[in-house]
Amino acid sequence: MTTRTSTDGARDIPEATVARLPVYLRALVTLADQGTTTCSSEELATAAGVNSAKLRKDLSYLGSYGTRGVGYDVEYLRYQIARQIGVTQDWPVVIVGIGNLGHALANFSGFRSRGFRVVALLDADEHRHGETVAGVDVRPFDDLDRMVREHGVAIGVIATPAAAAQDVADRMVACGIRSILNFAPIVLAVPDDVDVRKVDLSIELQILAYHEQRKANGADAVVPSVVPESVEQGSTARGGAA
Ligand SMILES: NC(=O)c1ccc[n+]([C@@H]2O[C@H](COP(=O)([O-])OP(=O)(O)OC[C@H]3O[C@@H](n4cnc5c(N)ncnc54)[C@H](O)[C@@H]3O)[C@@H](O)[C@H]2O)c1
Repeated sequence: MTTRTSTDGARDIPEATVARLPVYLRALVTLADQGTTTCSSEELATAAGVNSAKLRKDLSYLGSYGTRGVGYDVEYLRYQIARQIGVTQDWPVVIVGIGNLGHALANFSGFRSRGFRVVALLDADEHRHGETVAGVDVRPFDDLDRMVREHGVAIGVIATPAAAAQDVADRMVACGIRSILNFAPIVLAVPDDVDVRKVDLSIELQILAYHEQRKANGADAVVPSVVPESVEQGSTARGGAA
């Protein structure tokens, strides 16, 4: 069954489309920064790295069909998507675990420009307390409840070692946080009404390694062994230069 999301009575949007909306938004921001005011679905699809039929279908869920012969109004579509995702409003974020990754996340300026404001940095290690990262003080983890209440924190980011992550998630849930971005390599158990997104760069690398391996095996299959001319022919054919 396809999971669908609905906002303010708008047409239900499939989760796969929801996952692509931030990609379209990023492409539109880039186009706007370049001074582009209107774009065709093909231009936007190329900028977003998807096929244009899929993009048109996705945008139709937002009631956005573009104008025939003109295309999409970049600023308006950007606003429509941002509103749909919810990034026209301010989202206070807490990061727990201010080690290597926590520092990098706290310093990432892209959060703020997309509406995510880091309001608290928490760590269990007292040696880290008192440090200021990107203008925010590192505080004891025990301050979580107070920070969540004071700032109306909506999203919690976990950047602790795996062994601590479940406890951190439990404490976040107990404080009322319903959306968690988890960088620790562990599957978190949370109540049904809590959304967890997991980011794991090593899994992405393993997927690339799989494709790299297939490409290497494919090349072995296409390129006949040892005869130099055959290697050249194989390269030409695969390059599609004919
Ligand atoms: N998802 C990814 O792509 C990715 C990439 C790099 C690292 N990681 C993961 O991110 C996590 C952090 O990595 P790192 O290199 O920053 O580690 P790190 O050791 O530099 O930092 C971890 C921090 O968490 C704090 N901490 C430990 N237990 C805590 C608790 N119960 N409450 C609050 N703070 C606590 C530590 O004091 C430390 O400051 C690890 O789980 C690592 O595997 C994920």
